Amino acid sequence: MKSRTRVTSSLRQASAALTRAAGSSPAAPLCQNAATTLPAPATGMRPLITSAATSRPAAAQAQRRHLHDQAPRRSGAPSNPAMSFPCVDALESRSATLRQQAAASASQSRTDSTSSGPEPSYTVGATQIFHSTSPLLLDHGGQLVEFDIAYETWGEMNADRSNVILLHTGLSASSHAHSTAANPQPGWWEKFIGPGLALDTSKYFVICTNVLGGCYGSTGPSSIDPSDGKRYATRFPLLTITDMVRAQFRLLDHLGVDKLHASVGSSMGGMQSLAAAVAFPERVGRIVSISACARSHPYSIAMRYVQRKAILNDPNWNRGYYYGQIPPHVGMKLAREIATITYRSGPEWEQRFGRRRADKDKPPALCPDFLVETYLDHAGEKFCLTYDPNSLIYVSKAMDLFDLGRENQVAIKTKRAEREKALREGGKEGQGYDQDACSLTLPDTPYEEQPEEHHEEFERDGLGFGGGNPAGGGGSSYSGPGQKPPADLVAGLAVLWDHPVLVMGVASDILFPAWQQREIAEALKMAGNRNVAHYELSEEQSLFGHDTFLLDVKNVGGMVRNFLG
Ligand SMILES: CC(=O)SCCNC(=O)CCNC(=O)[C@H](O)C(C)(C)COP(=O)(O)OP(=O)(O)OC[C@H]1O[C@@H](n2cnc3c(N)ncnc32)[C@H](O)[C@@H]1OP(=O)(O)O
Repeated sequence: MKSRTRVTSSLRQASAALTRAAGSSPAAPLCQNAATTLPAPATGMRPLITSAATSRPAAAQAQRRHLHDQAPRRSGAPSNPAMSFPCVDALESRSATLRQQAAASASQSRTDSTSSGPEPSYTVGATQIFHSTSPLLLDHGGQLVEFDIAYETWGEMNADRSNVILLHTGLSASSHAHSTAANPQPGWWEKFIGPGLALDTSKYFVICTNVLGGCYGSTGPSSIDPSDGKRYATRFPLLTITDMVRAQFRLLDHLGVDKLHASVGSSMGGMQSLAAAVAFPERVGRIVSISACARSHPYSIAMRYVQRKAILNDPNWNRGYYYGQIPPHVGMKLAREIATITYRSGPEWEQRFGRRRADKDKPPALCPDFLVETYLDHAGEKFCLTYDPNSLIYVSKAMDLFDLGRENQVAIKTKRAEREKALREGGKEGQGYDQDACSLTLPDTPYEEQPEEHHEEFERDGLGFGGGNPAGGGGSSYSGPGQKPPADLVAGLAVLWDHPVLVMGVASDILFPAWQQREIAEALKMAGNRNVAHYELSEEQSLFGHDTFLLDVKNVGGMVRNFLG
């Protein structure tokens, strides 16, 4: 385990800049107390409390005056100095810079229509773009009349196009999994892709896409709606993981790839990997799903909910219409800090940071102070202007909605069939959201706890999810040996009864805990699959938590390589 210490340099710079601007010493307070006082008119006189006090009844005022008379006379200086908040100053300073950039680009856009405002263009360098001109109907209503998918490839496609691996990304990654001639920057799986490596490019042709809803070249909320030439913002329709997969398979159609050798992914990519095989079972050969799940569980939904809330509550979010203005960088930074807490593990931070403070010779501070705090601050700082906040909202919501249980699949399939029929018949109801899609308001009576229903034994039911040799399963939640995955999930995964599947989990992962990968493996086995390989890395093997899939080349990479052959 590496031991690293570093205080966020941006904070230091911002603090120093503000100190210089204020012409004060670093110890001088930068912020004023919030209490509203009038200046003392003459030496020895107390400052007067403003309007709130003067409107009080006379008796209360008299009592207050009496108490004041008992109190020691105030000299005009506070009893303690006000604290400084360089972390808040840094955010304000960035807002000011972004405001200036917005104003400059607004004046420039009067002469140049391509000018886009202060937010970055989120590019990752050269990618290939597949443009689909046929509409994509989305699971929860809405459609994209056309869309782009950005992608990159490594290796050579063979003559019969049978050596293709589709690599799916995590939530916020781009298609840049590995360096390319066009973009030599190392990719997010640089050490996993190449000749002889986990995704062996001497054998396989690897494709990685930016997901639909993302901001690295594929169509997402920051893209232009071709219908009116304006950014989608929150007019972008809600997405599901399967919608993302459908868009990827349009790309495969375009490339003439009928069947993937393998669908590979970690985290959200591991959800996509399973979803691809469930949606297109004949077009997927092998499945690799690492640190993922078959249905999001309440704790991870909760963790993503508060990240989205941090963005929604940033006044600059402006209900998603911030393009050309100041992006919600404050909410975005907080969202990334929360996310980072879920991506790593407490035991790792115990080893790396312990209880050490960034500077033990300074008094404790309310801004980042402990090394773990400066670490989180740095993670938020690096990310807050490099990914579109609206994309984070949409893609993370898609993760929450993920559920490969049969009931959810049937519900979505039925709704899609109705909309497709309406579209064929030229009806408007097939095109957009249901009228009440956004009407979830606070109820008259509070929502109450609703325990999961217990499902009946799994049986094939002719709904198109069978095809295996499923065994029964009861109960509604899986937590380990001796328990069974819910029958609904077994039924939902039954279509994969014959696919070779590698499922990997990590004991130190708190976001996609190891029981969720056990659940996938057990559900597949109960659906009759005898080709399931399941591995769980112990805490001795990795303390990197959820991020293990990005860091552990030996264990994660080694198992993927062995499985793919
Ligand atoms: C949910 C899904 O679908 S996918 C989610 C997947 N996870 C993510 O997206 C998180 C992505 N993780 C990262 O980006 C990580 O940086 C990785 C995995 C690429 C690399 O991990 P590591 O090598 O362990 O780097 P680590 O996370 O410790 O960060 C190192 C940085 O923190 C800095 N740092 C380390 N300790 C401190 C500290 N106490 N205070 C301030 N900064 C610190 C380092 O200087 C370094 O800075 P730099 O990146 O600017 O050079």
